[in-house]
Formats: sequence, C-alpha cells, structure tokens
Amino acid sequence: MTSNIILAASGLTKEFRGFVAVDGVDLMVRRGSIHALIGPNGAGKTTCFNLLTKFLTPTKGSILYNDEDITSLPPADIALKGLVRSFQISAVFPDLSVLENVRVALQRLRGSSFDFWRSETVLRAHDARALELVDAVGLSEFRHLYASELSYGRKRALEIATTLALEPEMLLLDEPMAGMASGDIERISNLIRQAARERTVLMVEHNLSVVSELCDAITVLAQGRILAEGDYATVSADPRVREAYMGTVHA
Ligand SMILES: Nc1ncnc2c1ncn2[C@@H]1O[C@H](COP(=O)(O)OP(=O)(O)OP(=O)(O)O)[C@@H](O)[C@H]1O
Repeated sequence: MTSNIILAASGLTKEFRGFVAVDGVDLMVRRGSIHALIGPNGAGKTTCFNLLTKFLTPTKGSILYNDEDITSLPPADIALKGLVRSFQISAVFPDLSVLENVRVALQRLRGSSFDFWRSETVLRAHDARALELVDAVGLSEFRHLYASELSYGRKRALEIATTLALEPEMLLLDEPMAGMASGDIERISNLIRQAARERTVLMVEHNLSVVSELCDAITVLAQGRILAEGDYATVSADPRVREAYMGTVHA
C-alpha cells in the first residue's frame, strides 16, 4: 500500500426517506494525518462518520480503504483490515477492571469468541501487552479499579486503550472530547497525538480549539455538503465557514 490516500470516499450520499443528510461528499484522508470533520449542528457529520465506519449504508457513492472498495463490507470486516471505530463508552465493561477490559479487547483481536470469562489462562497471556497499553494511556495506577470507578475522562482513556488493542491502522473517533473537563481534554489530546504517530486518525469533533491544536486537515460540512477544506487557518478564515457557524449553538 503505497498510496498517500488511506481513505477515499466519492459521491457519498445518504437519504433518509427523501431527506438528503449527506449529499455527494468526496473526502480524501491522507495517510498519517489527523483529519477532522467539523460543521454546524445538523451538517451531516455523524451521518458521514457512520457511513465511513459502515454503521450506515450509503444511498450512493463508494468508499475505498487502501485502494480497496469497502462500500459493501460490514464494520467487523473493515475492523480486521485495520479501520477501527473507537468503542462507544458503553462498550467498556463496568464490572471488569481497567486491565481486564484491555485484556478482553486483546482477546477480541485474536478473533476469540465471547466465552472470555471462562478462559482465564488465555487472558493472562495478554498481560504484558495489556499493561503496556494501560500505561500508554496513563492508567497504570488505576489498573485494578473497576471501569465503573473511573472518572469520565479516564473512561475515555480506557476506551482508547481498548481500541488501540485492536491495532488499528486508522482510528475513527466520534467526538472524543464530548462531555470532558479541561484537564481531561488535554490528556485525551495528548493520547490522540501519540496514537497518531503510527496511524491515521479521522475524528468528528465539536471543540474547535482542540481541532485547531490537533488536526492537520479539516473538512467542513454544511447541509450535507463539503463547504471548505484545508488546515485550520485556511478554513477558519473562509467567510462561508464563518457564515455557516453564525447563529448556530455549539457545545
Ligand atoms: N436516521 C435519520 N432519519 C432521518 N433524518 C436523520 C437521521 N439521522 C440524521 N438525520 C438528519 O440528517 C441531518 C444531519 O444529521 P447529523 O446527525 O449527521 O448531523 P451532525 O452534523 O452530526 O449534527 P450534530 O452536530 O448536531 O451532531 C439532520 O437534519 C438530521 O436530523
């Protein structure tokens, strides 16, 4: 795979009973970049993200990952190819410890079935790697706590560790900073930056100061279409982008 473009969507369109939420989006994500999808409320970011991660089927258009057409593949298949969407926070098992959560994720990478609670010996085999991942997201001292005992920000860090356990080549993050206090924002930003050293990251994010700090490519959506693209300085200076954001309330 030598192409500079890791993910390419063309003509991506999603209609919901006649309403066009995503309308002919051509998106190119450069290998090794941290790419953000931004836009005012209702712009179609989540729908676009769900199309790219295969949680929704496009009405029209195609998606190439590493030059391979993945338009009709299910999410589990593309995850095996290295395109991994971060788990939703609910997918962290609250009654398992931090370390056990990461071990379970490692187990999933091996394609083992869900009878993990019985195979303690097998899980132990993942210990070294699990400790490494827990350490990488700054949770070493909390490794024996139940996931339910973690603060919100640390739960998100655990979610990133369980996602990294799947060894993604490209990581898709859905609003990683949602609901975070400022200290947590900095911690998660650092984690994303660190994770992006070896992989590509595409994220939907509302927090524009995070986007300006972290992302080197930005696609602005409005009314289901691409309004502007470029680095933060370019898109934030674009009068069409300013206009699209005006009068919209943003978290
Ligand atoms: N399942 C659905 N059925 C009908 N309409 C939908 C559906 N999902 C999304 N839409 C509509 O598509 C448009 C785009 O929604 P989407 O959630 O993708 O926007 P967004 O940019 O993520 O917004 P926000 O910033 O508010 O999360 C909205 O008008 C929304 O009401």
